[in-house]
Amino acid sequence: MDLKSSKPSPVLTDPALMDKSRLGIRGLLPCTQGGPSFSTSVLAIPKRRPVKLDDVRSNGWLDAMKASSPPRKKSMKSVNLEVVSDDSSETAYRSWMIKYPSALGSFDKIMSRAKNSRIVIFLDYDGTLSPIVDDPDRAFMSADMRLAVRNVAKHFPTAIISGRSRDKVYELVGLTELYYAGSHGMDIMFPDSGSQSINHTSVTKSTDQSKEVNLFQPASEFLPMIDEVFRTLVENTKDIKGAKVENHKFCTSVHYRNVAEKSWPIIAQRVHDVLNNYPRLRLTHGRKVLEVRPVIDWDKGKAVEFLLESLGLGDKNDLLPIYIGDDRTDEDAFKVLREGSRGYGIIVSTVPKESKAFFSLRDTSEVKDFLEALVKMKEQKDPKKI
Ligand SMILES: O=P(O)(O)OC[C@H]1O[C@H](O[C@H]2O[C@H](CO)[C@@H](O)[C@H](O)[C@H]2O)[C@H](O)[C@@H](O)[C@@H]1O
Repeated sequence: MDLKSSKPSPVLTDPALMDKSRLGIRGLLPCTQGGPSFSTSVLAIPKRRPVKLDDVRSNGWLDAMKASSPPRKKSMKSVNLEVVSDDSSETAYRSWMIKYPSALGSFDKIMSRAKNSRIVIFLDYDGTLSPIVDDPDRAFMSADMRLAVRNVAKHFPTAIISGRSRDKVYELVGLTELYYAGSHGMDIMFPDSGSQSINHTSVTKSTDQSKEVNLFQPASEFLPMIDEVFRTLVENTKDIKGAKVENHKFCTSVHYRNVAEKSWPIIAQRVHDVLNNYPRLRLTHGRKVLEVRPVIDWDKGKAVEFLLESLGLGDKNDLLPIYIGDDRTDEDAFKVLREGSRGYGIIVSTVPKESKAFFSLRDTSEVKDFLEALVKMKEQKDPKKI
């Protein structure tokens, strides 16, 4: 990615992204060539259409929704946590770990690769730093986790790349030592230093706590459209018990975690019908959440590349980026690191799942252990810098 030349916003160019069946969106139209611009006529308020459940059944949305998060087989004391634990699932997990070994068990191996390299840490938020809970507004990270992240950031450049809005994830994490990317990487704040060479049309200057910072917002033209769709989705799902819609500025999420499974086809169809009126938006699936985002060629993988470049690390060979995440959207980042063996993806999962990651961690508690191990290793190696 050449960030040094002035470029228009990243419009959809990847033919795979135009594959309607993969996106599960009927009627997806190609973008215009010149970037994600739209006129106010495109923003016309969509009308609620009659429910035709065949749409969401035939396009695979429902299957994807059912597969989107591990089932709860056995509840523990903390009933809000997703837990899967019985003998057969443990056996399946152990054999899955042959392909995705534990990052804790492989710590020495990872460190030997990092010997002459600078480690850069990328972290997802939900399911990685905070456990998955029923209420997205209560997805807090523990004090121990916050300390571990703060210590990691003292020693290694560290960024959080979340599907939430940048403001929201900053509010939840509360650490100034990190770099933050919200809306699946469509809203990146990066420091003024080290980024002088970046001349990109989607970069604007801003101030944050009286410091001059840069903002990279490749989907900024979609802001009114996302806001409108958010309001429409709130209105069109308000009668579905348990449905929750979140506005993440450059994308919006429709949660169905607390919706009875019998109503999943209804919520899916409502989202589908709204999207039918917005051909320049697409749908991706997260953990019991339908995520609506602009059809631009940008994802968490691109955000990793952008952050490395903006931190002045893009052309360094002695670099070991490590990305820890749990969700499908993190796969784009795992893929970028796997390609050309640039670094390591670590998938956080209690159940076996196919991934582009190299290693695995079982849950947020293991993520914390891994971060603490990184800090310990660094402090033993270089005690003067503590
Ligand atoms: O990229 P992330 O930081 O992992 O954000 C992805 C989504 O995370 C949140 O939803 C998920 O976590 C919730 C709290 O544990 C849970 O209730 C929900 O079912 C999960 O999908 C967030 O609320 C979403 O908007 C993000 O897109």
